[in-house]
Amino acid sequence: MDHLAHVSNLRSSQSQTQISHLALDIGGSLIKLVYFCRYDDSCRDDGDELRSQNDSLCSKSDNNQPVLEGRLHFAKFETSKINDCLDFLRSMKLCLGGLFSTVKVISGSRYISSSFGLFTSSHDGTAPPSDKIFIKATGGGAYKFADLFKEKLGVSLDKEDEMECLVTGANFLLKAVHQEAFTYLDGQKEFVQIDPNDLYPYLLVNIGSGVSMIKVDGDGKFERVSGTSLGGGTFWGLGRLLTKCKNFDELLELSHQGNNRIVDMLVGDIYGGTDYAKIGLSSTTIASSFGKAISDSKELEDYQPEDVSRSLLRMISNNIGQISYLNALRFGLKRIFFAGFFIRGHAYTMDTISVAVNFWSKGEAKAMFLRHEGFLGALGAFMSYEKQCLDGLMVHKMQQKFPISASSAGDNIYCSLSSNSDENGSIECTVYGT
Ligand SMILES: Nc1ncnc2c1ncn2[C@@H]1O[C@H](COP(=O)(O)OP(=O)(O)OP(=O)(O)O)[C@@H](O)[C@H]1O
Ligand SMILES: CC(C)(CO)[C@@H](O)C(=O)NCCC(=O)O
Repeated sequence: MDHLAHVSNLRSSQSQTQISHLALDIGGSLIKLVYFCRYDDSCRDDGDELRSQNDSLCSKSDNNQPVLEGRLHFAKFETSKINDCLDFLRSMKLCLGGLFSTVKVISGSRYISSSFGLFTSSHDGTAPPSDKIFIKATGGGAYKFADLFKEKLGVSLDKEDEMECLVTGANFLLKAVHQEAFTYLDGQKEFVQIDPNDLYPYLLVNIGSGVSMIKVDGDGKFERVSGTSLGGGTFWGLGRLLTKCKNFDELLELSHQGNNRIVDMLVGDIYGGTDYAKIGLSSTTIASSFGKAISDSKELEDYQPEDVSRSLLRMISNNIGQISYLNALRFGLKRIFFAGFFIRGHAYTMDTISVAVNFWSKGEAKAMFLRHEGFLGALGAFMSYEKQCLDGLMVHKMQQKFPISASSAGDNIYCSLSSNSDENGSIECTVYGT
């Protein structure tokens, strides 16, 4: 999985990077991590040396704010393998030295942030005891695994609301990150230019294990208007049982080669090969997902796993596309952003969702996708450090490194993908402390 690459990346580049901020989204299927690595020339094990080094790292902006320059990185783990995640976090400590000791970025006498543990409830800048180290975390696992994190790593999870984090993450990406949103239709990917001043309202559809549909009206202004339990967990769970695939990507890959018409009952199968034009259904429209499996005297082993996988993927994607459209219609929303790791940047998934939205809305509504699709919640949790206001001393801001347009000025959270962003989608940015 990706995290292995991250571990080796981190190891090979430990002399360049130092992790200073981290947030988690612990979902039903996957754990997502967002962490900020400062650019740095050297990295030493000794806490005091790190501290003085941090002093020098913590340069000042024009208006005397402490500035940390670096990149946001992303990683994910299967929730069922949470120990791998804990090992990864531990290995960061080993690689980078003293991350669990509360290395601080000091500005004058003010305590701006601690490294990795990120913040403590200490107001006076003195070294906080480890039982006061917090990591921002969201998702159900922030509750479920709180004791485990405490026991294994000695850190507390500071819980942030999952829906709020999804919305914060989406707003941040859509407003601040260049070439984040795109449409996908007929194999064509097209980036969408988002005007940050004309973003709302929109429907956010997060397809994780289950699916949440959220009407977003502004920063922190949202309502979860619908959801469905037929989501990514359904695709992966049923797919695993039906195809014996060993991992999600294998199942997805398999769907690529399959033909759903072997498994699905089409309008043409019912209407003797003709369209049902009067109600707008062509002969190739799926009349009943998996419908052929009832009429055939075939058993599961008589079907090709790739056909089953393709049919399943279409069933789930179509259904989500249709429910999303109905909710967009309900509230008069024209833009629907789809996120969550079910999508996985997979062409056929995106195409199916886009076709469903296009078909049901008669071309009125548009399905859009996000490059950092699976990390909205973790980003939202990360951004919540910003609102952490301990005596008003610990507010962090993300500052855009390369301004996208003059019109985006005036908002205080900026960031952009640098032109040479790596394949993991890391984001170059600057964290400001005020
Ligand atoms: N490597 C993988 N292992 C398992 N599932 C994966 C993988 N990659 C993509 N997926 C898909 O992504 C889904 C999980 O997406 P995501 O991480 O956004 O949700 P979650 O936070 O785990 O779920 P929820 O928000 O419902 O708790 C899985 O159900 C599966 O369909
Ligand atoms: C329960 C959550 C919010 C956990 O992330 C998600 O899996 C979900 O939205 N499930 C769908 C539940 C429903 O609305 O039917």
